[in-house]
Amino acid sequence: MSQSKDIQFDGLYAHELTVSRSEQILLEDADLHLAPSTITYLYGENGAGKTSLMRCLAGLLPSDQGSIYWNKQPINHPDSSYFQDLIFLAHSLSMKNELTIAENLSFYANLRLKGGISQQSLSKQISDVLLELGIGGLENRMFAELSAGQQHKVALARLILEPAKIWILDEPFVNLDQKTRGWLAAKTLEFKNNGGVVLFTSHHHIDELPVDQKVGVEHE
Ligand SMILES: Nc1ncnc2c1ncn2[C@@H]1O[C@H](COP(=O)(O)OP(=O)(O)OP(=O)(O)O)[C@@H](O)[C@H]1O
Repeated sequence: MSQSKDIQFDGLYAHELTVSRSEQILLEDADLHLAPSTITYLYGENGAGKTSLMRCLAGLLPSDQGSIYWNKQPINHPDSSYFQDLIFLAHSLSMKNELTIAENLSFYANLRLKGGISQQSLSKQISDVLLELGIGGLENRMFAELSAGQQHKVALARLILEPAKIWILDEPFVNLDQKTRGWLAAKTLEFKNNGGVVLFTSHHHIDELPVDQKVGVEHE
């Protein structure tokens, strides 16, 4: 990642990004700007490279070339708050099967809040958000024992429990019932209206969620 030049863009800015997998170039010299208070919809066919781009923006996959800036600073700069500000919800959900729902959510919340909340308050917040999501009372169930949709809801609870400034969401609407789709769309809009940056993928149009920008990743 190159050192900071005169970057003018707030939010997330990727400059001349080249991303490849298995020697296949998915994205070449691409510029992408995700401004504060915007929702960006990332679209493309299966295998086009959406997840790869998101993983790259989340710092999990190295780019071949290019630079990524968060509020004008390279994301891997020691002073950057990027990884503290980012929630990346991967398609895989990144939850431990052998932990309960409450344990999984507490683990992530404690990482980000760094002890800034009492465990009692956190437990209450977890119960409240699970209730909101229609899975109230399942706090002590093992993650592995839930349905696909219920597991997905647990991952979404992170968006409420953890303060963040940017959400990168890989297919966040998949497996959700209509009520929860509406809930997620409303929370996403609220986050955007509070200055948040949102990037999400979906294979289906989400009627409930107006977007500010559409970005396509396409096969050659
Ligand atoms: N772990 C991996 N190792 C090697 N190649 C990979 C890996 N993951 C994905 N790829 C390849 O990278 C390309 C892009 O995959 P990616 O998952 O980014 O696409 P996508 O647009 O998210 O697809 P989908 O809509 O099916 O989720 C594909 O050709 C895929 O085979």
